Amino acid sequence: MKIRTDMQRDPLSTARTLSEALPYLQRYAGATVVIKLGGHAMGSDEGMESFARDITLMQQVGVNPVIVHGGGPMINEMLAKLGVTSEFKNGKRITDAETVEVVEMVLSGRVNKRIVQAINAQGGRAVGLSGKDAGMITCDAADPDLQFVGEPSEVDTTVLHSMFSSNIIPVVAPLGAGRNGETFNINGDTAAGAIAAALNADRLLLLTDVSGVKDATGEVVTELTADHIRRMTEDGTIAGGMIPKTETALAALNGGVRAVVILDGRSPNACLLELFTDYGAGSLIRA
Ligand SMILES: Nc1ncnc2c1ncn2[C@@H]1O[C@H](COP(=O)(O)OP(=O)(O)O)[C@@H](O)[C@H]1O
Ligand SMILES: CC(=O)N[C@@H](CCC(=O)OP(=O)(O)O)C(=O)O
Repeated sequence: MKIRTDMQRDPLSTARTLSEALPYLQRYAGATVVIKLGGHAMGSDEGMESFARDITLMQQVGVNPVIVHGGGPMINEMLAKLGVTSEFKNGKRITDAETVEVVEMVLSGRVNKRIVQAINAQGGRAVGLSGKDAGMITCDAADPDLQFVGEPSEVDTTVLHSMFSSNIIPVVAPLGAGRNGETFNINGDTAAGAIAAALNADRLLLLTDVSGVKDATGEVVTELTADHIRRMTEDGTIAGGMIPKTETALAALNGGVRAVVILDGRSPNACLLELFTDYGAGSLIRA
């Protein structure tokens, strides 16, 4: 695991190891951390159990974690079973009326409840909802080519705040309501970024299946600026599913999030190490 060389990172990370951090965990009480768990990062049951344990511990020391999940591979699986084909444009699924029904069924159903159950099994109290619940996310159509893909235009965090005060961990499926009663499919990263910005979160962690944003030689770039991201996107180094992540990171920082990290959600204790120690892995993006 790489050690970041800039030790001026931020007061959220001060210790060198998790055991060194233990006596000081209460200093993180009240911090808000939005964690996006990508479909590719939630493969194995052991990985899910370890993720759920980390989130539960985080909540027990007073952090307010919000989980926003993806589930692209699980949607693909269900669409294939149903014989429906689907295509992507710049990392976002072209979602017609038939597809959005499957997306909602898979994300709000199987995927959301698997995470809720895993957290509850670790002693946490998780409640699953989607961006449609309590009017949390209102969307406009993102791009006419993408059909029922939404871009969050308003995020109402009232329900999240009442969950924090009841020690409940919100687990949010990335769907939103349109102004005319439509259901919109939102890219999981986009939804997480919009929620993080609306909460003025201290951290947005985007958990995926690669160790961070890689340069043209395949090395992870440990610190990225908006300029790096723009250049790497223009020359095609940042492609596919990494595009919504880096776009989200920049939008979230503009929206008031203190820092965004893109990291491998499958590596043990990824979230705890990132938050509580100087040994964060992955790509850190700061304003
Ligand atoms: N520059 C890059 N660095 C790292 N991964 C990249 C890059 N460009 C494209 N990718 C791809 O983006 C993928 C992550 O996006 P995605 O598959 O949508 O993840 P998730 O399901 O976790 O949201 C990586 O597995 C990788 O194939
Ligand atoms: C608009 C759009 O692309 N929505 C995504 C929602 C799920 C998601 O984001 O899943 P991952 O995080 O696992 O990629 C989709 O339909 O696949």
